[in-house]
Amino acid sequence: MQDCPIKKVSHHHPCEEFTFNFVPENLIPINQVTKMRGGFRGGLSRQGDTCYRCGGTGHWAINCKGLGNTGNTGTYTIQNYLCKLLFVFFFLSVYVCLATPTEVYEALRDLGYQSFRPGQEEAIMRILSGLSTLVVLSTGMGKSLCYQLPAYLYAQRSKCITLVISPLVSLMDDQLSGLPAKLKAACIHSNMTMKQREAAVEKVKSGQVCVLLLSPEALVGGGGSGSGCLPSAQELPPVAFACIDEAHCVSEWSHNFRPCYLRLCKVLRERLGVQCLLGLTATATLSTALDIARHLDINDQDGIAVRSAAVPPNLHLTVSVDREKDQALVSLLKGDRFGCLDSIIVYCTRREETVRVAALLRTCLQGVKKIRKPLKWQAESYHAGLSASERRRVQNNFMCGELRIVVATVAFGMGLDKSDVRGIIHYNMPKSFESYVQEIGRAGRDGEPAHCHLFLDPEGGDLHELRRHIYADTVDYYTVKRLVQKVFPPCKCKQIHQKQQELLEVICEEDSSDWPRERVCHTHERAIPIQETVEALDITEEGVETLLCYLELHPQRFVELLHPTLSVCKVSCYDGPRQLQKITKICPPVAVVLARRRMAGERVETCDHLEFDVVEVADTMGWQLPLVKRGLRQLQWSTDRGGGRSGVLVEFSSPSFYFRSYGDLTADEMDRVCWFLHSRVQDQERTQLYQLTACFKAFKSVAFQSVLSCIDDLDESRSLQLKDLLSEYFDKRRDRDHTLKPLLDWENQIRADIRSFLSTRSDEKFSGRAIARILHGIGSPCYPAQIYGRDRRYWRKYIQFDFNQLIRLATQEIIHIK
Ligand SMILES: Nc1ncnc2c1ncn2[C@@H]1O[C@H](COP(=O)(O)OP(=O)(O)OP(=O)(O)O)[C@@H](O)[C@H]1O
Repeated sequence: MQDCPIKKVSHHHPCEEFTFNFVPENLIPINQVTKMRGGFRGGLSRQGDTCYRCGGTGHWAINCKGLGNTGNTGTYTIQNYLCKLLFVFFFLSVYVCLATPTEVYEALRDLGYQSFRPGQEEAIMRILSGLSTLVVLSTGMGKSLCYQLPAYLYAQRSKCITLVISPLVSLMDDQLSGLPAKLKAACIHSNMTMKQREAAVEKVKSGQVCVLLLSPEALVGGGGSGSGCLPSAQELPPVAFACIDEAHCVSEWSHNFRPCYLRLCKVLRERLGVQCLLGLTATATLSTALDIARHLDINDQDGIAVRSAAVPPNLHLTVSVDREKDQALVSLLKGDRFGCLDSIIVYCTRREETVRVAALLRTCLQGVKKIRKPLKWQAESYHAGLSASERRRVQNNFMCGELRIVVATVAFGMGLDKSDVRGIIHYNMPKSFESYVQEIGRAGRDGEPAHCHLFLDPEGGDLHELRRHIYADTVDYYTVKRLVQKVFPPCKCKQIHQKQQELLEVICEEDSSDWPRERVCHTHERAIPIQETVEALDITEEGVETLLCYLELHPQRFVELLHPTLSVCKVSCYDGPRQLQKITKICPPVAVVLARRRMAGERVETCDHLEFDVVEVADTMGWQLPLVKRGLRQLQWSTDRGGGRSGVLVEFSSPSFYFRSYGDLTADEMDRVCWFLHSRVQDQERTQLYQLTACFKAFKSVAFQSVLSCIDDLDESRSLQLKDLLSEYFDKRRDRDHTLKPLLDWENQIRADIRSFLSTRSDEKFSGRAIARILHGIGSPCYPAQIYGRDRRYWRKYIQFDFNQLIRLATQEIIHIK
């Protein structure tokens, strides 16, 4: 980056009791309060540190007048915390530093690199200037350096850490060992034992590490300290900045949306006070990038720092439509293009298919001259269903070049740092261009030529299959409504408030057209059991979690999600009812539960055990849940001098979603919440369908009729044509105005089938969606494929028809029969 000026600022931190009047004239203030923890607003120029521009001290880089200048443009006074000054000063100023100081180049060399790759320098300088940034760079272009270098520099200056949130728990240990030796790091994730986690936390607290790798779940978990596996914010060293790897997961419009990512930025800001966020992703359309930028609070245009071409030039792409896919695959692997390639990944959608195709390749590639490898290293399958050791074995063999072909589901390759993968073959079509680009991006990371081929199903089979997955994830209005009723059960706050108001004779008129500015209810802690909810509503756990996240992120912040908890408590007294009566005296929650039962007319005198929702009881009492649970657990131990077991057994069960929510929503407000959720769900569905259709159409437009046209030679023009289509897709905003064809001619037949289906199962209750799912062959918790898939008269029968239209027909038929 060339010589250029520095803009921006400094401001006072309210938490620190000191003042200073060092405000250089041409610094532009930012009206944003920097919190004590995190952000490291201000980059690296500080009083006492070297100026980025000239290397002199005592002035800001923006006021630099030349080499060695040490002139002050102001003075500052310190009233307190003198020893903290330099450190605090670090937080207090914000610059955009456009010239890269030598210090940064030195750090680059320290980490083992001679020069920056495109985009790295710009992103690094923004982070060093305390500006949140999104980096969209193709796979293998060196995104990691964008956090490693600033983390290294910040740590050199002060005792602080950089948080790196990465979704790949299984690969986190590899990621850790792959960091430059100078960057001391640790990781915390849910696969670690308690002991390992404690050791990592100790390291962090004692300042031995400057980078902390975290899984999103480890960070986002609620609980008293604010985070699932993390020490509280006060115990952590200050956070310089946080890097979110695979940042597209933040956006619901991305191909790989993860609900806990939605809450990530919020948690980082609100619980850890992090101000500066760096998002890294290899695949994001313009719409997705803008959406991620919104989550990262990037307001300036430069915030999406780098957007590179979606597909690197060294990748050569082809597509073909073949009736005999197996045979076509073998021909491709025997041909000139792929025949001599050493490391190849073949992607399949289904696990069983990976096993079958790997076996096929072992058989069919036997004795092929171009391949020098021994048979046993020819092809192996890889999917999430294999044991961890088996997966590691396959991956290691592939990494060290002993295994030539891995036939895998998408589970393989994420975070894979093998620079010489030479070929990627898609045996099935991926679900979106984003997935495609990410998967082919695993080839040719060393910049040498690499080949990619995709087999497109001539009947559109893959398209239907992928469409099924999308429909499987969406929920109907009725289901949303049932969930909303579970999340917002009515409380008594409103009645109590009204009574108070009547006493005070205050008449309060609410404007029903808008959300009330202040709610009467200040939220309650609630738990809804996961399994029970999944079964009752017939949606996946992830589906419920997503809806709860939407509610949390609504401007009204309808819920605050806490870490899942065991919500059912069972207290059993081996010494009978008298023992239960006795413990009411030492354990108020038990007394409350028993009193309620008595008031409900139960004969509690004969009762020797109790089962209750501990979250609800704690909330009613206004006690903290951990405190109540601890008290209950203690009942198991005798208070007598001798100690030992008391004869009371306390068990907690039923993993539950745990959150705070309002209880004073009116019926109208509940409806509006439902509409809000449902429209989000529908938007999601439409977007995914659009992504899928766009992908299919584009592949079809460049496909050869047979793989034989491209097994030996490459038609570069078609490869470029596909790359153009990809660029166009990534640069275009989301277009959701696609419509699927109606099923006019088939309507009568489908209606007849629905009626016949309902008559064979007249003792069961179905919703329109449930029937549409069966007609599409989509299993769900209440209507599993193992049972409903047996009846081939209906299962998957109408897979090629629009799902929503099937719901409409089924709903009409259900009403008609009633
Ligand atoms: N400035 C550089 N000079 C030389 N090599 C570099 C530079 N930056 C990164 N690399 C190398 O490029 C390779 C890929 O880097 P990195 O893993 O950061 O890519 P990435 O963009 O994060 O890829 P992915 O999307 O797969 O995570 C690594 O081997 C890394 O050492």
